[in-house]
Amino acid sequence: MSNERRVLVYPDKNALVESVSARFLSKTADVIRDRGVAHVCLTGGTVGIAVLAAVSTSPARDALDWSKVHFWWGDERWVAGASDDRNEKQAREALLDGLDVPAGNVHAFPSTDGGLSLDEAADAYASELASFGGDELAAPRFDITFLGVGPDGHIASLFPDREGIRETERTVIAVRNSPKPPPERLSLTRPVLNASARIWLVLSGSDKASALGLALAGASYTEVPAAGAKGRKRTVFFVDRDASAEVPERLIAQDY
Ligand SMILES: O=C(O)[C@H](O)[C@@H](O)[C@H](O)[C@H](O)COP(=O)(O)O
Repeated sequence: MSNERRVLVYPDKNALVESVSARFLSKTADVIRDRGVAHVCLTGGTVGIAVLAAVSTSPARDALDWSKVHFWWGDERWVAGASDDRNEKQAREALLDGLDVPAGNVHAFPSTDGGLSLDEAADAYASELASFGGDELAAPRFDITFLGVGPDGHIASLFPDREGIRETERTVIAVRNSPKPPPERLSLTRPVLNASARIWLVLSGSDKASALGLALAGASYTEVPAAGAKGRKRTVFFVDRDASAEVPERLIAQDY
């Protein structure tokens, strides 16, 4: 199996979201069949949440044994637990609240009202990850990691030219002075994200075209963090036509 990066282009955001949600359901079922459990890492952002909403309304949804799925997040905004800005809250409303998932399988980042400082929250999430980790990585090796991509090329809360994107020791970092509000965030680091079997990046809109073009043209990941996303088995960029404007034709795959 090749682990080269692939780009799949869809006519519009809707087609992209429908395709990714269907692939998610079938791949997660495969993983559960093969391994007995699936660890999935979610992203915030409009496309990632739209994928979850599409999973929620899919007829195939109820065929999956959701008790075998663990949900994690690639990053979180450091806000109150009830804030609409929480990636967790958006994911719960779009999908998780309607599923039969044991509460212990939903591994959300702490929030500002949990009594922890930002650094303590990062440590707490690192411990949670470590309890599912092995000898070589203090975190689960996710089966599927979703990543949204910002117009600046950021993934999770790893921003261009910031220290977070270079972090290789810690699994979780506290982010301060984020260029995108809110200024304080929590994020997984590259080693954890790239330990995933599959990374599925989801991009829609012309404001992503430049970052995507640069990521695929060999930009350094410190300048364009999306360039550094690489799953162990697969790295797929699911993009709509507008986001694909600067993707070289030869890199566009016909199928997964
Ligand atoms: O934490 C955040 O502020 C967002 O989650 C952000 O990182 C998002 O994932 C990307 O900007 C892609 O967003 P869209 O999917 O809306 O394009």
